[in-house]
Amino acid sequence: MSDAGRPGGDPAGSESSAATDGDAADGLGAAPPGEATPTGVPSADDVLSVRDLSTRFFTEEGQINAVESVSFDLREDEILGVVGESGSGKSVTALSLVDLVESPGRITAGEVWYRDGDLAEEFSDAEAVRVDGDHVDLRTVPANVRRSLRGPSFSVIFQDPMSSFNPSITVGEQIAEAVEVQRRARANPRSTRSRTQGYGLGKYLLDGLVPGRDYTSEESMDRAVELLGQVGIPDPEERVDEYPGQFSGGMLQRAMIAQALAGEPDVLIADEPTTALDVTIQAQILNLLKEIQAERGMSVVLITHDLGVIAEMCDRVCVMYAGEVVERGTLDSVFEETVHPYTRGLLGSIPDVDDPRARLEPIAGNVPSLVDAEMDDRCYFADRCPKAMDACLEKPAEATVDAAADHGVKCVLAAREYDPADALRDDYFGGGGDAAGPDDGAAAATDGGDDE
Ligand SMILES: Nc1ncnc2c1ncn2[C@@H]1O[C@H](COP(=O)(O)OP(=O)(O)OP(=O)(O)O)[C@@H](O)[C@H]1O
Ligand code: NI
Repeated sequence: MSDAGRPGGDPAGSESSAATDGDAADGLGAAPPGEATPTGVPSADDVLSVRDLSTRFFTEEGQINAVESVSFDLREDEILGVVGESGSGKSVTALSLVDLVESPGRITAGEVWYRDGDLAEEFSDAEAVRVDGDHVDLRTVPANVRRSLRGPSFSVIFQDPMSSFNPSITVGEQIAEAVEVQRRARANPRSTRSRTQGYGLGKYLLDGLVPGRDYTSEESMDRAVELLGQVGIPDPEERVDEYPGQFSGGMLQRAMIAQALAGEPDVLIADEPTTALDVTIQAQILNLLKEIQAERGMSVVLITHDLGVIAEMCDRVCVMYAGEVVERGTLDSVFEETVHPYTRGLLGSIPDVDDPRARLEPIAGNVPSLVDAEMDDRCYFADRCPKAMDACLEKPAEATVDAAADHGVKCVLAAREYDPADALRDDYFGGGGDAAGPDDGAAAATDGGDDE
């Protein structure tokens, strides 16, 4: 299905327009909501197509542009990696996909096309909802519908498993409750929303899946035991009755995966699922995730700051910097035809791409401020970039590197060679401070070395 009949950038009647009303700060920054050009329309293979998604936090320090016009696709049966340094907007992007951004944050623009034929049919006549073939723009459906998709359609696993479990309810009951939610949704997909209306964010995140014994049948408890076994928890029949505090970190992480899988989601979002664990357990959990993904043909968004993990696990990758996706494409293309000096820096900082234990070394310089008032409309990486040129003082549009590999990059180097004669003057950045200038030795080391 293509763009026939798909409305343009006008978020008509959507919450995004409602949300932007009455807040003048929203008008700041580059393109106003809805004006940016989508990089494409959802294709049949895309489970998710994200277009120009922007999320901001309205804090006392000012407006923070945590996610800035992010676009990418998540295909069926693939693992998409999202990588970038701390503070680059990975988690906020993930939260935005599932509508879990909390105040003072808000999605201010963009489209999240989700493939669900039933949902598309259900909303085909709803004027305020954007539908394109089997895809529905979740940004335009009512909030309770989005909420009802959490569990049966989307699941999220976080770095800290305690955030997903209520400490005073047994692990088994909490998983069984997730099974029940899925069962109710499946029994009557058309009424998913009414039946799961109370299944809200607060409960999901803070209290776990607040079950009541009335909710969890023997059948769903059996299924919980089965799931715990599947994620490699020994003696699941016994452990099912234990409380989260009785589980080790690694075991609880496995239990959280079991809980996420209980809903049989189409899309699993894993935000640094192993960062808190020791190296051996990390590898086990990642293998488990990969196995389950392949078995179920699920689509996974895997967030990490570890490029080694990306190399090991992912089919395609998005590299984020300062809230933007600066380079994306198939793993091979991004790793082998790297264009962006930031990606190059990330790659150059791991000694062995095949070693999943390799950790990112910091690139010289700091992640820039994401406070709107302090952001110039230019390449945000320029002040750390060994190849910054005068042209980088303008914001680079996304350029195609290799269309077949879906490889795009936001960098002027996509279109031209680096020319030292055009090097950005050192004094542009105020002559020092803590920003690494273009001639900074350490910054130069982040260059992958094609000109050394
Ligand atoms: N609740 C909040 N209020 C204000 N700013 C926030 C909030 N949550 C996130 N941010 C800001 O949004 C930006 C992106 O943060 P995000 O957590 O997405 O980064 P990340 O790439 O996931 O980093 P990490 O690797 O450390 O998890 C940061 O500048 C962060 O300070
Ligand atoms: Ni994060």
